[in-house]
Amino acid sequence: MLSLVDERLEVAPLVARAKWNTGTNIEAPKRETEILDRVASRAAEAGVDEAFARDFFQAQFEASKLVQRRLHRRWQKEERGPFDNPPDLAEDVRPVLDRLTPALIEALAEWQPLVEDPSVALYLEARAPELVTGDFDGEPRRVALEPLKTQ
Ligand SMILES: C=C(O[C@@H]1C=C(C(=O)O)C=C[C@H]1O)C(=O)O
Repeated sequence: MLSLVDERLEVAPLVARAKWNTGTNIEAPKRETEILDRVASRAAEAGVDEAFARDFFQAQFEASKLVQRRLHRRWQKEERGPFDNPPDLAEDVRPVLDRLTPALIEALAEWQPLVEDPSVALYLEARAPELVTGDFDGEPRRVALEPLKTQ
């Protein structure tokens, strides 16, 4: 699970580059709704609670947008021009995220019974800093992992 979350988070800088070059909005609510619709039906098939799956994916979107916003802010300050050879959002980047979706749902099916277990929060505290990207003071990581434990 943590490696998959990390893989997904590592795509965010590529999204940021693609959008920087084309001036595309970081927010893509239609795209998020499409993903969540697919997630809901796949979650049902995999025996994952739909609300849990939606919360988890919404958190992945928020974490990705945090990274994108922080990078765009940095590049604005630097008055950065466009990148050479940027990835194409539709052709190169979104397909990578789409390939991760079913794998993440499988991981959620395994994780679901553990969410209430207090030792899971301890496990996340110990392992997440090693396994999940810690850019920007670890805030994207915290946001991405929040739904995987109870408060
Ligand atoms: C990654 C993108 O940016 C945002 C984050 C998304 C995600 O993490 O899947 C989806 C839509 C956008 O709000 C994107 O536009 O594809």
